[in-house]
Amino acid sequence: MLTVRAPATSANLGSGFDVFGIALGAPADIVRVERAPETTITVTGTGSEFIPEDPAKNTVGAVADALDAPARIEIDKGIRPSSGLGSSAASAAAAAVALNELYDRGYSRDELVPIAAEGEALVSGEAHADNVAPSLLGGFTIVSNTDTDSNVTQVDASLPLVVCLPETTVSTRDARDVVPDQALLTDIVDTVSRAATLAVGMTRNDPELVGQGMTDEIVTPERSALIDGYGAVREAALDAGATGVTVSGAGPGVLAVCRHPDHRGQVASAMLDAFDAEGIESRAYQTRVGEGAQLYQE
Ligand SMILES: Nc1ncnc2c1ncn2[C@@H]1O[C@H](COP(=O)(O)OP(=O)(O)OP(=O)(O)O)[C@@H](O)[C@H]1O
Ligand SMILES: N[C@@H](CCO)C(=O)O
Repeated sequence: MLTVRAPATSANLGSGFDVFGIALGAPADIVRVERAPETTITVTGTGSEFIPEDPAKNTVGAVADALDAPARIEIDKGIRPSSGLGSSAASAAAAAVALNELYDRGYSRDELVPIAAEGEALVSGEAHADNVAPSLLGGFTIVSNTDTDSNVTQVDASLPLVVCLPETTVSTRDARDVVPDQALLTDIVDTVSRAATLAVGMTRNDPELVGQGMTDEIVTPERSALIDGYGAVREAALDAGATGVTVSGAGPGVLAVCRHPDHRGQVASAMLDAFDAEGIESRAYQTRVGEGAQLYQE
């Protein structure tokens, strides 16, 4: 069987709603494929009870359709769904790499981005690519859409991170409903300056610049209101030495950038304690900006 490991991702990074994304070192989904006359899917692992095995409802089914690549597909979930870590996107990215190889379709990783995004259209109603792009390509990605096309710019980046996941879920569909249709020009100007600062910070592996660029006054205030304890967790992470904190993707995961890998332990403890003080159980991943999907032959 062909096996692909595709990483979790964190989209938006505050100032880059639907544009920025990073691959995480952990957790990840594992997808195994072999040729079959028609597509069948089995799902095991974390949150698998909430994930449909019907190919018409699973992101990997949409990818198999898009590649015209029917297969027996096994998904081993390491990424909890609806947690803000691009769970549905990681499965789609892994399937895109695996099926492209299995059927020798010859697409480049860049060309697989819109194909994997078909899975996101299935579950969230829009083919936003800001999770599938970093899961396929690794590092930091910038997705820009025109009326007819979608472009991805990728840079490798190296930054220590903590992601804290409360034991609650937020569906991307619901979290998109609270995003305002319009914004004040002053808030847009502020967001552009922060997004530019963040992008430069990524090219320099500078956690101070990235942290400065991780806020916005348009989307995150609305999204964070859906996450019990968010304000306290953000303050606790900043007090413990994080340079920036924001909602990971659609939430409820919370992402913190750290100055140094050695600071991750104290930042993770502070975030866990802050959720705990609100009566919310959570778990933390001490990780980093990571690599894209990796293919293995078994
Ligand atoms: N292969 C898959 N992996 C995970 N979720 C899937 C998959 N296929 C379909 N789904 C469905 O997608 C939904 C989860 O997608 P959703 O976008 O809400 O969360 P997510 O993928 O964790 O991303 P986000 O980072 O936006 O939270 C669930 O309803 C789940 O049943
Ligand atoms: N950009 C998307 C990503 C979802 O993980 C959103 O925030 O709705």
